[in-house]
Amino acid sequence: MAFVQKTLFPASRAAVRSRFQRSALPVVVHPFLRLASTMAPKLKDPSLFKQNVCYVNGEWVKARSGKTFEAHDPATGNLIGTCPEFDAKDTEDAIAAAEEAFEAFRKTTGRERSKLLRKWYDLVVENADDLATLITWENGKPTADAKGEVTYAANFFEWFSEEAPRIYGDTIPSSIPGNRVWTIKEPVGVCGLITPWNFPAAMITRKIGPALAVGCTVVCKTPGETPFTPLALAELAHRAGIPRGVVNIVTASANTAEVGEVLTTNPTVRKVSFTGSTNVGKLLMRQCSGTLKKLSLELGGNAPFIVFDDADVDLAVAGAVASKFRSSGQTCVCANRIFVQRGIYDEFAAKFAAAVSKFRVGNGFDENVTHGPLIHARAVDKVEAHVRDAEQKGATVVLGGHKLPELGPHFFQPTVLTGMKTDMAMASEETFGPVAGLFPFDTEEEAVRIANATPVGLAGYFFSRDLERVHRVAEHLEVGMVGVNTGLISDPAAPFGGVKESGFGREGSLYGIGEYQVTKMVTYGGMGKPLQS
Ligand SMILES: NC(=O)c1ccc[n+]([C@@H]2O[C@H](COP(=O)([O-])OP(=O)(O)OC[C@H]3O[C@@H](n4cnc5c(N)ncnc54)[C@H](O)[C@@H]3O)[C@@H](O)[C@H]2O)c1
Ligand SMILES: O=CCCC(=O)O
Repeated sequence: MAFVQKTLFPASRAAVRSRFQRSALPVVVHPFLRLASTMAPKLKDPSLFKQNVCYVNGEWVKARSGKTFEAHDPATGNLIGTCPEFDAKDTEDAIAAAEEAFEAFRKTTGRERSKLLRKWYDLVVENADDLATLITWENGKPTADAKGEVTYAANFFEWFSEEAPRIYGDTIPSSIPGNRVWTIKEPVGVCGLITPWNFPAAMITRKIGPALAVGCTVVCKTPGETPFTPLALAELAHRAGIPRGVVNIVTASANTAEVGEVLTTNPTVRKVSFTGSTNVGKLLMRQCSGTLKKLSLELGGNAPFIVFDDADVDLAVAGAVASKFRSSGQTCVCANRIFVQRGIYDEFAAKFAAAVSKFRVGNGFDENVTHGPLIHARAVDKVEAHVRDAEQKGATVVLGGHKLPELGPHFFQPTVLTGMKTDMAMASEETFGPVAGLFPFDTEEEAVRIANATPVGLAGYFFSRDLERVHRVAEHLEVGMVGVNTGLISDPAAPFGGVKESGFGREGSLYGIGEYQVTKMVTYGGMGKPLQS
């Protein structure tokens, strides 16, 4: 199937050039940007593109109301397609399907579930190009990044397919003579999963992988911005032979709160796992309290990225670029505040800005584009507000600093600011965009104190070659994940999650399994008698 797109946001190279001349500042001048493209994405297997249907009880169904919502390409603004606007009743149907399926699925062996997940993994890998196309289309990230996300997403299925047959209970020495104590790890039950748009595939597989590995069934509400990648994953689940009702994928946009309320209050749902903003996470936690569901919250971050004088500056620059600008700054673990010790501040700032100046911004489908659009206009407005706030409070815009309306309303220049101070909005709020602010600091104690001066604690990074400092600082950072001399920490084998208002629970790794289990203890009395003669 060919998808013909006409750009709604025509651009001219001259307009882009003049925009850059207005905004480029002293250290380095941005080279030329890539223009938004009218290129039409094509799928090798068009049947992966599911419109107007959700996947419930092994079937493709419409919303009972017949209502749909539109999803748009963030690069061009063009309509991608329409999806069912599920409501409370539709969601209850999906929960009922998951409940019915749970009875049989919980009794399958780990080896059987492993094979199902492995088959799904194989299909994701086989269809990686199409999944990447869908991700770029609806999320905007460049094709290379989208392919990277598909690999990352698939790896959660692979990892948890390998964990499924290795779910062990414990034997526990009792303190009461004659008693024998052991534990059984059981699936918690039907799980409600709610995921964000910034990783349309990986945030879902990171939840479904462990849920299925232990024998749970799921109802997953996709983000309104990026419903088509999850629906393609559902089609692959079907082809993999995942039993009906085990995986249910529902879509909603205007009805998001209504669907969320059902998932968090319906007593059949025994576990909710949410990835998204801290504010929504708090709301869902309140809603879950009525039925005391098991809960995992993967929420917002405000990651500190500290570069000490003893760091390898080039390595730190590469790490900061990778961490800050991944998905155009739209990941929860992106560096949000870059602290650079005064002795290397100028060198770091110059090298960092030079590296950022090499980016090519544009439509993610365009060859050579390194950074795509932001997800929507609200995101762009927030980024701009953060830059203007910093500027007004004395920061210097070294590179970028402006919207790129010539490319479309969702594009923003990769931006570097120096002279950042802690009273600026960027110090306390997650920017979630392509803006890097460099804060100078003098001592290790000061850096750690400022890094921790935030209510959230997801990821933190630092660069140092001093072994004692590495241990000291890693131990003092109030975060759930620390990157030392690297800006990339995501790995299905490693526990992902936060502390403080970044939430609780861990995804990926051995620890990700426990989030979908309950531990049942069995005490067997009268077992201490002597051998019978
Ligand atoms: N910790 C992590 O692992 C992680 C990963 C990705 C994103 N995030 C965070 O997510 C935020 C960005 O994503 P976002 O803007 O889409 O967040 P968001 O909280 O607005 O939305 C996340 C998901 O929740 C849904 N949602 C929104 N309101 C809801 C409600 N009342 N009931 C049920 N569902 C509801 C959305 O439709 C979406 O599917 C950032 O703060 C980022 O740091 C965290
Ligand atoms: O945006 C949050 C998730 C990013 C990741 O898993 O690396």
